[in-house]
Amino acid sequence: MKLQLALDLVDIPGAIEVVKEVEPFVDVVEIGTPIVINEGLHAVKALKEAFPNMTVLADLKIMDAGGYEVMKASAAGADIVTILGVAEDASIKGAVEEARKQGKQILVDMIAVKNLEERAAEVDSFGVDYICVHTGYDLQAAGQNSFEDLRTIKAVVKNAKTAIAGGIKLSTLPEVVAASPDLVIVGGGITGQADMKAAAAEMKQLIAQG
Ligand SMILES: O=C(CO)[C@H](O)[C@H](O)COP(=O)(O)O
Repeated sequence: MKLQLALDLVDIPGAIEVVKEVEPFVDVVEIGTPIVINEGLHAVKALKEAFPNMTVLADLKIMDAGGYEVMKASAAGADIVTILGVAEDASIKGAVEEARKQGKQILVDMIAVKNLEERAAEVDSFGVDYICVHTGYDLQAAGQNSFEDLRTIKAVVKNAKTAIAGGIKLSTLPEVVAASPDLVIVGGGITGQADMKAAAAEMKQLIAQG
């Protein structure tokens, strides 16, 4: 089980500062969608240059032109690129094909997917690397989480690794760990803490014990 740090509400220098602090405890660094919107793929390039040995995920949440956008993110240095589960099959297949050419990986974000069980099985058959259940900020605000959704996809996904994101905190991490995803994605649960290093270290330890 790996830990991914999601960086959403910072600029490029801020992102580099956070990663410097928690680097030993995280396996993947995510350049979140808000950073990509604000700064473009330069943010991915800057983080990869600053931390060449770190796995960098570009959270593009691709909806169309899968192959083209994966090509651009790969050129910027992304190791993993995200596409939405609600995208067309052709877009997801195109993303996977380009990722294979570039030696990169695809994570499918299942945010807003209604037929979760059926769609997870379908995208799994496209050869994607990760399938991620995700409660976005707007539903987190309404008190929702993806813990049950993780159990749902784990029952049907046969090839891809599974991941979970959305409002995970130290207090809720044990429940997540018990469900054994391959990748746990945490943003505010680390970046929103006064002592980010301590939060990341404790999360890493809980994950290692799980
Ligand atoms: O993709 C995202 C929002 O769309 C976030 O990166 C993801 O939800 C993780 O952040 P947090 O733990 O703060 O919810």
